[in-house]
Amino acid sequence: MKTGCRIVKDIKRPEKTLVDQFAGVAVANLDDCMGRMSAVHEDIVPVNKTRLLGTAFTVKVPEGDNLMFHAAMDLAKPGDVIVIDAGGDTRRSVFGELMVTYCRMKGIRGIVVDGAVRDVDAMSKMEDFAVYARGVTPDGPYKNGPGEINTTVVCGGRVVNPGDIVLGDEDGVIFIRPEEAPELLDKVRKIQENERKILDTMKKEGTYIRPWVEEKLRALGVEYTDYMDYTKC
Ligand SMILES: O=C([O-])CC(=O)C(=O)O
Ligand SMILES: [Mg+2]
Repeated sequence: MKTGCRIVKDIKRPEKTLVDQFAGVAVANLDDCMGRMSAVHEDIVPVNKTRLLGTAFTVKVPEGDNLMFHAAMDLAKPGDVIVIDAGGDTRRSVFGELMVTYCRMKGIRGIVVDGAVRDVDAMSKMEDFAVYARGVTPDGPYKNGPGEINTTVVCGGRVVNPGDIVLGDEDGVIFIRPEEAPELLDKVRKIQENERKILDTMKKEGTYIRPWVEEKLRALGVEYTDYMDYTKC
């Protein structure tokens, strides 16, 4: 295949019943199950407050060019999330209101771009279509290519394969390998349940029980002092 200029027209998508089980799961809780180091980097931020859930349909474009994204919009299917690797460049936007409106009409759930967008006023008002981006600039995209569709890409410092489950909320975005999804769901449900219990106890008893804090301090051999005279430091 022609690296840098290739289109994979269709992909294997996970069962919708599997994807749907992530609805309402917090990205932070899921990231806790994935080493606390698996969400996209902090500079990929939500343009609106819409939650995101779907399967990755990946696009790789040269900085500031959207030819392959135009081609991808026609190939993507309802339930997909378009994940664009624009090389992290924010000097030129990769899409705006027109492309977002078309994607939304096609049942695409949202777009995550490691690059910039424009027309954010319109996007910020969309309640059923999520957009995440690294930057905003009115300078628009060229349309010359090359690029790739449905190959492995990098977005926000994370590797994304076509068909990965994409979950996004106000904290950020995370990509889930479908084969790991059932185990992650078990783990994240336990975390959610545990956090609910902690919050209940906090509200009822005003306590936040964390025996590990004392244990770690002891292991560190921390020195306690009742009072310090800072004028003598
Ligand atoms: O002009 C473009 O290619 C991007 C754009 O602003 C839009 O999609 O509205
Ligand atoms: Mg526009």
